Amino acid sequence: MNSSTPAVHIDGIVKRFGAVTAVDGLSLDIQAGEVVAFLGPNGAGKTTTVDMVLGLSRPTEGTIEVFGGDPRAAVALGRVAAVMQSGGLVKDFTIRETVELTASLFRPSRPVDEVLERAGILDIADRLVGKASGGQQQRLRFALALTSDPDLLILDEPTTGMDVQGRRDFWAAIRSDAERGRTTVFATHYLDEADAYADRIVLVRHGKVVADGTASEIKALASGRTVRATVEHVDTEALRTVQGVESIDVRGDSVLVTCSDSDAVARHLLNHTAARDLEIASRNLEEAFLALTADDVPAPLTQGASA
Ligand SMILES: Nc1ncnc2c1ncn2[C@@H]1O[C@H](COP(=O)(O)OP(=O)(O)OP(=O)(O)O)[C@@H](O)[C@H]1O
Repeated sequence: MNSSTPAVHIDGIVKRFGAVTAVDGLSLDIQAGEVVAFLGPNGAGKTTTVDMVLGLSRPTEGTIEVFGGDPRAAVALGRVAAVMQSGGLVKDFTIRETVELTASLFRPSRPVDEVLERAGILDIADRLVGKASGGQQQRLRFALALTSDPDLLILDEPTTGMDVQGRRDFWAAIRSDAERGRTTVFATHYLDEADAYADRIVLVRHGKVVADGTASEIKALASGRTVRATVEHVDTEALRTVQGVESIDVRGDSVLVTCSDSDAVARHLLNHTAARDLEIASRNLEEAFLALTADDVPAPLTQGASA
């Protein structure tokens, strides 16, 4: 591998399970040191893709390379590790014994205490796994993934069950390792985590990449604003004729308008109705996510930010 070889190279992969096409022509290159969030609605094909990157299954069509070779070879060399959502822990072992056992599988491995410290569980290392809380068990899975000092870390919903401090510590550890060149790919349903900690967001829908870029590029793709106001008995027919109005949602005496021209909507509301308390907001990542992954989304919206 030379310095230009991507950590992960995915070219036109398709994965079918009988009549179900879980991944449908997905292509993606991830460079060494990138922290990439993999987002998409339930059933989009994220786990199926991650399984193929980990060499747990093979694509029906297309190519996947990890560090320029077969994913299984990279896994066998300890260059790839994963933190999955559940399973894999023995309740009757202590936290330290669990990490020691995993470390014994790798030569060389990182010192056990260093890994426990990194995952924030050194102080509870002698506790039985069965007595550890859900968040502490999730930290233990993180510690296990660090023992081989992998070049590529794959995380599926890594912070599920962690408290606010746990999530902060976790992401601080991920970021500082990324600065030293570790590539990290994580699937999450916490959009704020993707927004705050990923260099790049890959949005997947129906087994395809529908948007790929920084958080701000993804938000810009789903351009549009919302105008909210307090107004009694608003004439929605008149409002609908205002330039750029996409949707109108009336709840009691509050109206929410999604539109591409918020100035025109604000002007209409202020000049032609008794609207007050006007608020204009850009879409946040959650709204962009919903707009870009909705089933009726028009094709042009899903092309843009591809890197
Ligand atoms: N072994 C399998 N046999 C049949 N269908 C499968 C199998 N594995 C996955 N699928 C289907 O493939 C599609 C993609 O599933 P996948 O688990 O990859 O989605 P996901 O994006 O990870 O979803 P989630 O956010 O819910 O975890 C789904 O429709 C799922 O039902």
